[in-house]
Amino acid sequence: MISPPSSRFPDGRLSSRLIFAADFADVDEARRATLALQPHLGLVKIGLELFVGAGPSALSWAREAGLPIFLDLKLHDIPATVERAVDRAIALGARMLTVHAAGGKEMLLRAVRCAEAAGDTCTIVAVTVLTSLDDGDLADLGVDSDAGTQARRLARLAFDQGVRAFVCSPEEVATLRAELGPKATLITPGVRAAQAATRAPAAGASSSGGGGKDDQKRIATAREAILRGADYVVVGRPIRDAADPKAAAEQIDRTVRDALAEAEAIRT
Ligand SMILES: O=c1ccn([C@@H]2O[C@H](COP(=O)(O)O)[C@@H](O)[C@H]2O)c(=O)[nH]1
Repeated sequence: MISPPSSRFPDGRLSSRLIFAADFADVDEARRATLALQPHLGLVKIGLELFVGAGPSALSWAREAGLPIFLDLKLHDIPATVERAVDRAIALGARMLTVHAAGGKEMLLRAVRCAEAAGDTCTIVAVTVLTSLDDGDLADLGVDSDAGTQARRLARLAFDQGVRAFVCSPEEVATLRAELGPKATLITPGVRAAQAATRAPAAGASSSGGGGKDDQKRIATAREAILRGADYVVVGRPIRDAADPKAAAEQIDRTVRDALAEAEAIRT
């Protein structure tokens, strides 16, 4: 078992630092696929597709299986609405819950306070800059900074409101670690096999089972993410769409464990 990186993470110990993104349309499919991978997973991430399709029952199977739930709803609304939604998500059993850092100071503060008032069983996770965006996309949105600078700015804003867990791309993990210190928990989607960086997705391709980037723009391998300072990696399609999902999960879990040991050896 591996100790979680942050004292704020509610579980005492975790079996893995791999978070599987259970992006399925159907609860039964999500349950079947995820439970087959369970020995290799730390948490299951339930996101918009499953939650919008199935509502609260999207979480019940994972709760019953004792698999900690990362509820990735990326809340972004006025502070009162987000606060009330956080309260409902905690009641459903979310152990980690995402909000957009761009929702601003008061929204972030009220999300954190709500989680504390509910007994600190759920960690609020601030999403900085989506891994599907690059500097050009940010310019289109009127953001005058590169993705790394913007991610650091948003992470600092959230940290100052009491948030201690962050989603960022593997590209800015080192920057955020330097900015926020060892107490921050850094979670990185955008994880792909080494060849993905150079392989353009086929037209209309929707799966990275073949090792492509899909719609992700700021990516790295699981090993790179961990060596740069990530605490968790989030992986969806490279496992879900692999010819052998169990083997894919096992391999990524092993890579993460080896990289954590390598990082520890470098530190000591
Ligand atoms: O910036 C972000 C925030 C969240 N995600 C989520 O992570 C997974 C990644 O799935 P892959 O199939 O491995 O690309 C997905 O559920 C996203 O909603 C993200 O990718 N980037």
